[in-house]
Amino acid sequence: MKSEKQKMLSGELYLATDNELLSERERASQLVFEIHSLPPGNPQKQLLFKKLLGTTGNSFVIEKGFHCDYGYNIHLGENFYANVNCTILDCAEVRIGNNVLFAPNVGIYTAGHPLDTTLRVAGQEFAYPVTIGDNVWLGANVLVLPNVTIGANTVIGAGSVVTKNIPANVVAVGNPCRVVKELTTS
Ligand SMILES: CC(=O)SCCNC(=O)CCNC(=O)[C@H](O)C(C)(C)COP(=O)(O)OP(=O)(O)OC[C@H]1O[C@@H](n2cnc3c(N)ncnc32)[C@H](O)[C@@H]1OP(=O)(O)O
Repeated sequence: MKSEKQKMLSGELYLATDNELLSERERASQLVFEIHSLPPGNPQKQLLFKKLLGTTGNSFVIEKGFHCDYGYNIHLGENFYANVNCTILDCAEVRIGNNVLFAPNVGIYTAGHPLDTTLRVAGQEFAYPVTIGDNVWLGANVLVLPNVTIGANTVIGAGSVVTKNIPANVVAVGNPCRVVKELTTS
């Protein structure tokens, strides 16, 4: 029989109140607390992020106010920058390419609850992955919902809610987020 964690990672309905998942979220919460307790510029912060996250590049900056559920499902490329108050609910994998910029208050949400009231009230959840390509810039307050891929070099305008895949080399804006411009790569 599959554990709740195995179900979570394979996109099936699962119970987040499971003991294994509870203790993994507690571990992440503890590490995030330690990170937030350190003064700006303290090199220990990068070490704690490396312990928390699944993969990081050699060079990355994550400003204050970062939150995640598990940490180990987050995979960062090189030169990642996240401005303040970045929230990543990483119940499924979040893969972020190289040279990606997040403006303040970006939210990446892999998690959801069923629309069926009985299942939702019973505590069932699901999670689908999010993938963000190389050189992507997410503007302030962008929200990315479960099962979304954003292609390389794309810019998502401030305040957008990304509900579906967005191709490479475009500007896309709005709620729901739609392509408004093609970009020619320099
Ligand atoms: C690490 C950090 O990033 S910190 C910096 C934080 N800064 C931000 O978050 C700023 C993010 N920037 C934006 O949202 C910008 O508007 C950009 C990058 C999307 C502008 O892209 P451009 O291609 O230059 O857009 P342009 O200004 O030509 O607008 C194209 C159309 O989209 C609309 N539009 C632009 N941005 C948005 C937006 N965020 N939401 C809704 N509509 C928008 C414009 O009104 C315009 O509409 P129109 O054709 O009907 O007049």
